[in-house]
This record gives sequence, C-alpha cells and structure tokens, in this order.
Amino acid sequence: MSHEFQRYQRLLMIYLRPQWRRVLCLLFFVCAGIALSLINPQLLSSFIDAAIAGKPLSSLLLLAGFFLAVAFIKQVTVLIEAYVAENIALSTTNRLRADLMLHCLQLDSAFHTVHTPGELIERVDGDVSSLSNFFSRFLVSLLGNLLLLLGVLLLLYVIDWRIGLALSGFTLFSLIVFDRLRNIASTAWQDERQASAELFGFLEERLAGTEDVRSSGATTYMHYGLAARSRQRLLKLRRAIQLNFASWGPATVLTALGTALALLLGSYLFLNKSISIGTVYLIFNYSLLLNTPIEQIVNQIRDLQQTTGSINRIQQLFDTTSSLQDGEGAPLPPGALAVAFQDVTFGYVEDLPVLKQLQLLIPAGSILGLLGRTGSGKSTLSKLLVRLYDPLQGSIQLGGVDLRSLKQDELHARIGIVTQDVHILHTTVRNNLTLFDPAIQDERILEVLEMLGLSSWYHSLPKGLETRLAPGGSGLSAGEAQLIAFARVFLKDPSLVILDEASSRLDPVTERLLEQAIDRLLKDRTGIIIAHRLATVQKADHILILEQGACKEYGERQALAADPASHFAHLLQAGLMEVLA
Ligand SMILES: Nc1ncnc2c1ncn2[C@@H]1O[C@H](COP(=O)(O)OP(=O)(O)OP(=O)(O)O)[C@@H](O)[C@H]1O
Repeated sequence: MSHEFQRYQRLLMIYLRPQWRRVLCLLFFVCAGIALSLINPQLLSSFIDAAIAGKPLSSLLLLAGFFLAVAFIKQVTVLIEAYVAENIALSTTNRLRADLMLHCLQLDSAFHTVHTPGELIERVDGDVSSLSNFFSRFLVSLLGNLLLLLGVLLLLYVIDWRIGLALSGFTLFSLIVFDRLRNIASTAWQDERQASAELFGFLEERLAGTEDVRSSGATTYMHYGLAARSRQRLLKLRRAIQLNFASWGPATVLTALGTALALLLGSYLFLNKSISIGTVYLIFNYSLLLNTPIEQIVNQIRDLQQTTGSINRIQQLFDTTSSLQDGEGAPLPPGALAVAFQDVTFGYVEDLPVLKQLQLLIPAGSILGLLGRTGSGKSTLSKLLVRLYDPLQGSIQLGGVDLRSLKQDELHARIGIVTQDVHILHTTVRNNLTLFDPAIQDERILEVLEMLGLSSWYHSLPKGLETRLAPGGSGLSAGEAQLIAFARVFLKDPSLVILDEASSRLDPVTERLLEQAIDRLLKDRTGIIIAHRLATVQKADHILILEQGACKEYGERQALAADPASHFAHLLQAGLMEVLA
C-alpha cells in the first residue's frame, strides 16, 4: 500500500510539479464551483419560504434572478475547469509519453527482441492515456470534493445539529465501505492492460507483414490468432468490469439510503414545527448534494484502481534497465580505427554460443573480408561491434579502447553500417539521408547522390530533398533503398565501415557503379565486408572464414588465395556464391 502511494506520489511530483500554476488555477475554479453549488439551494429555500409567507413579487423576482445568475456562473466555472484540467492532462501525459519512449529507445536489443513494437506502443500510448484523469483530476477533484463534503455537513449542522450528526455518521460509513472496496479490481485492470498490449503487439506484427501473410495464404491463421487474443482481452475486461461493479453497486444503494434518511429526519423536524418547509427542501437538496462528493470520491478511487494497473506497468517499464550501460566516455583516436576481438564468446540465449572464443585483429585502415555460411555468426559479429549486445566473455576494442568504456553516441558516430535490411523513415529525403543531422549541407548530399548514381532518382522527386518518403520505404525499390543506406554512411563520414551483404540487391550495372563508390568510402577507413560474393571480397586485405561461430581460417587475402591448401582458395575455385549461399 505505502509502496503504491510512493509510486503515485513520485509520478505526481515529477509530472505535476512543473504545472503548479495551472493546478492552482484548477483548484480555484473547483472551489468556486463548490461555493456556487452550496449557495443555490439556499436561494431556492429562501424563495420557497418567501413565496409561502406571501412576500412581494419584486423580492421573489430578485431571488429568482440571483438563482439564475449563480446557475449561469456555475456553468462557466465548470467550462473553465474542464478546459484547464484537459490542458494539464495533455501536458503531463505528453511529457510522460516522451520520457517512456526515450527510455524504450535506450533499452538493449535483448529487451526489444522480447517486446514487440505494438506492445510498446500500447504501453507508451494506451497506458499513459489512461493516466490523464489521474494527473488532471485526481488530486484536485479529491480535495475539491472533500471540501464540498465538509461544506455541506457544516451547513447541515447550522440548520440543525441532529441532521448534521446523522448525515455525518452516514457519510463516514459510506466512505469506510468504499475504502474497503478500493483495491478490489486493480489486479484485474492490470491484466486487462497486458491483454490489450498483447493484442496490439500481435496486430502490429501482422500488419507489418501484410504482403507475406496474404501471399502465403496465412490470413485464416492470422484471424484465429486475432480472435484468440481479442477473446482473451474481452475476458480480462469483463472480469475487471465485474469487480468494478462490486464497488459501484453499494454506491447506488448508499445514495438512496442517504436521501431517505434526510427526508425522514426533515419530515420529523417539520412535523415538530422545528423547521420550515423551505428548510426541509434545503436539507433534501443538501443530502442530494452530499451524494455528489461521495460519488465523485468513489469515482476517483475507482479510476485509481484502473490507473494503478497502468501505473504499475509504466513503473515496470521504467524499472527495466538496459544491460548495456554507457561507458565513462574514453576518447577515441582520430582517423581510421583498429578493431580487436579478444577471446569473444557470445550467444543470444544462454548455453547456445553463436560466436566462440573469437580472436581477431583488424589493423587501422585495412579491410577484412568476412565469409561464412548462413548462420555462422557474421552479422552477430557486426552487432557486437555497434554494441547492440555485449560479449558474454572476452572483450572488443575499437582504436585500442574497450567498447564498454565508450559513450554510445561516440561509438555510433564513428561506425557506419549498411545491411540488407534498410529502414526508410516516413520523413523527408533529406532527413532520411542525414538522419536528422542539420550540420550536413545540401551540396554535400547532392554530391553523394551523384556519386552513387542516384541523380536521376533525385531529379524525379517532386519536391527534391523536401519530398516525404512513404512509410517503410514502400515507394522505393529494394536497390534504391540500399543505395540510400550507402548515402547515409557516406554523409556520416565514419572511421569504421561495415558492409553486411550490402550490395546484394543491386543489378550488375548499379553494383559496378557502387564498387567505385565503395572504393572511395573505404579509403583511409577501416572496413569489414561481409559477403557471399567473390567480387566484394576482392578489396579485402585479410580474410576471416567463420564456421559455426569459430574461426575456420584467417590470413592475408593474397597469401590465402595463393595457397592451394587454404579453404579460401578452395572457395575461390568453386565460386564463393555457390559454396556459401
Ligand atoms: N536476435 C536473435 N535472437 C536469437 N538468435 C539469433 C538472433 N539473431 C541471430 N540469431 C542466431 O544466431 C546465429 C547467427 O546468426 P547471424 O545472423 O550472425 O548469422 P550470419 O552468418 O550473419 O547469417 P546470414 O549469412 O544468413 O546473414 C543464427 O543461428 C541465428 O539463428
């Protein structure tokens, strides 16, 4: 319980504190609304008594006029209150969304392998949206309604202490009952949010692969998957709503009991001639008014139950830390960077090593050709170099510095990588090429596009560099997308270039054009070329052949090629493509 309160408090402090001016403004309008709610029944009560006493029409009209004015001002305060509350809700939840998204982006690849993008969208957006009431209303509404409750009870004491006492006891009893029911559904709501995240995770993944799903005729299978997850969500939602009802049902019964009690006491006092008929109306009206804060407090608490599920899940996400901690920021030498793998063992899952005690040294400015059959661990090696994962054993050095000592930003700025899997962003061509680096000049971009033979593609763009590319690069051919990935590396000007089967999707003419561009790219830089093709490894100074994650052969390319006993010479004879594919 205290743990939960700490969570609420932490969130409110972080996100509501910067909004304190708006929160005060909201509180003011809530209090103004309460005061007006208390005044109006008084006016009506006076009106009834005045009418029965046969007061002149002018004083009745005056009372009626006051009543209307107060009712109108009350509506205006409700309007302003709703506006300010919405404003607070949007500002706080947007900030929380941004923080969560940044946090997710900083989590390691192991986390992202387990959690689908759809699931994360549901957490970053769905869970956070359900917190808007918590941020904008919870505290203010709770405080405001407590004030209203106290105000009504105080006025009832003023009318008659017996009425005040009876309705105070009744209010206390109601609040105790509701407090007992408070946590009844929070676990159920947490389960509902999880089921919802799983449903969205499933949807996102399947929609991303629509073409494959359709062409492979897997639509029915997907429907079943969707139906199963939707059903699961429905069951969880139904359970949560049923449990919620357990706290809602008693509220309705108690409301009716409160009104009955007030009417009974009012009639008794009226028959005793202790109070006027106007005051009976006032008591009846205040007893109804009493229901509003009790109901509101219950609503807020019920809402908190739903929100607790989201808060817990958001906190869990914040508590998840990346296993890859940023280094202290050791400096890297300028220019081309040497790469060293020392006894590196790595596996995605425990006890299943993908790389085994790998030793490797790539001198600064030289090029390594990396060969191996599918699944031998070539891409894994490049993933370790950009520190998507850390080795389980051994260490990797770049420019003589352990990767774990480097700042990740510095590491990523110094390595350029092109893979088969190019991610095109739904933004302008310029942003896609510069990856949002405003320091890169347009002239340089155009120069690179020209060098990569993308000039005619560029001239076909309706708005030049300002043209927005379709999501997922659907308006581009696979080859064009790959050339864009090359352009990104050129513009980044890295010290180590990794080309992972990079030219596999290009036609022979474009590939030849690219060969020259690659020569320029690799000049004065360290390079790792992962390839299945003979032509691409011709540039390498050294060759490493991987087999099941271990080094099968390593040596100078020319020496290995000249040695008929070497595996590399054998591959050359057989034609790399056929042997390795
Ligand atoms: N994210 C991952 N989680 C679990 N296992 C993985 C993951 N990525 C790769 N693997 C496994 O690691 C092994 C090496 O994969 P890797 O992608 O490094 O091979 P590769 O030599 O680059 O293959 P290819 O030539 O087909 O690209 C494979 O058995 C693969 O199934």
